[in-house]
Amino acid sequence: MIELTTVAELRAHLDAARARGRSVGFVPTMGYLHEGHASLVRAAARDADDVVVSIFVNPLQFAPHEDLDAYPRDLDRDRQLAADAGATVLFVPGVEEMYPEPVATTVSVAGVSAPLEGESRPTHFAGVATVVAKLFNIVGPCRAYFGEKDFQQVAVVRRMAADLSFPVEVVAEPTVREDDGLAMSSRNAYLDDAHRTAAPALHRALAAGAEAIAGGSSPDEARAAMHAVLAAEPLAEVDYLDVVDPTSLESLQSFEAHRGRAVRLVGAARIGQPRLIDNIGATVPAAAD
Ligand SMILES: Nc1ncnc2c1ncn2[C@@H]1O[C@H](COP(=O)(O)OP(=O)(O)OP(=O)(O)O)[C@@H](O)[C@H]1O
Ligand SMILES: CC(C)(CO)[C@@H](O)C(=O)[O-]
Ligand code: BAL
Repeated sequence: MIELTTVAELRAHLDAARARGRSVGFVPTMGYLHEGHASLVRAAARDADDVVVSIFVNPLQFAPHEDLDAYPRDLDRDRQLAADAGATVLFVPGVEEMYPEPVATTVSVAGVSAPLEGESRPTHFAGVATVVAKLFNIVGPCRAYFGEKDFQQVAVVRRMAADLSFPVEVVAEPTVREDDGLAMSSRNAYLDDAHRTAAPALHRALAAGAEAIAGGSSPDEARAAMHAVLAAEPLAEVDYLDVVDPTSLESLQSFEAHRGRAVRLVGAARIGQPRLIDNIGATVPAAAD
């Protein structure tokens, strides 16, 4: 694995690789890598000859009150994990390299950015879309791998790549979980012991909602089932729990148009210091004859 820090070096390296007929897989990250990231790198390595992992804690996607300065970092460990999972290129640009001047151009994706995370973090997805657009332009034609743990982010990036005709195929990979169901996340490092014990309640709530849907519940009943689980966990403070259309992310009031089809249960909760997000899929039972 080689390590590059400038846009010019990465472009030159990948242009030369593609000229030799090599395909490129790309895994954008903010570092502090874990098994969830490793699963994306392994998926990319199965499909492509060269696998680029970027590590860049993007200031644009953090609101002023959020954890930009405290965001966990461990570049030595990240190098090892990325190489072991099959990365061939580690791209670690500094803020000066990515943003030599304050950006005047922002990419914002209307519609899918607005609900859920967008309500709690109104500037977040424009920051994500802007940096991902830059990274796609730097990396060039590739398949890019994202985790379903950030379900809304995948929807935003897919829509941006389609609307702006990026030569990038966006691939979503399943969420990797701890044994007790907690979705792996770099921010889990902020959990102290008591909150770490409480944290799987978010996944349990989503699972209870999915079970209710499988048993014929309405969207409101599924939401109530999720809230009941988190209400029993005093260390969890709910931000939202919802059942949404998996493409538009619109909150569902009825399952009539979704009989026999997939829906998504999504949730966010503050559990101690970190605000954790998670989601799972469910299929609405087909209408009885
Ligand atoms: N548990 C996971 N399973 C699969 N993919 C994941 C998982 N956690 C993160 N990813 C994906 O890894 C990519 C990089 O994410 P990022 O570096 O922000 O990690 P993170 O653990 O989500 O961090 P944070 O805790 O800040 O949300 C994203 O596409 C994200 O969806
Ligand atoms: C996609 C991403 C690397 C953009 O900064 C980030 O939002 C993340 O790590 O999910
Ligand atoms: N994985 C999402 C990145 C963020 O919360 O900023």
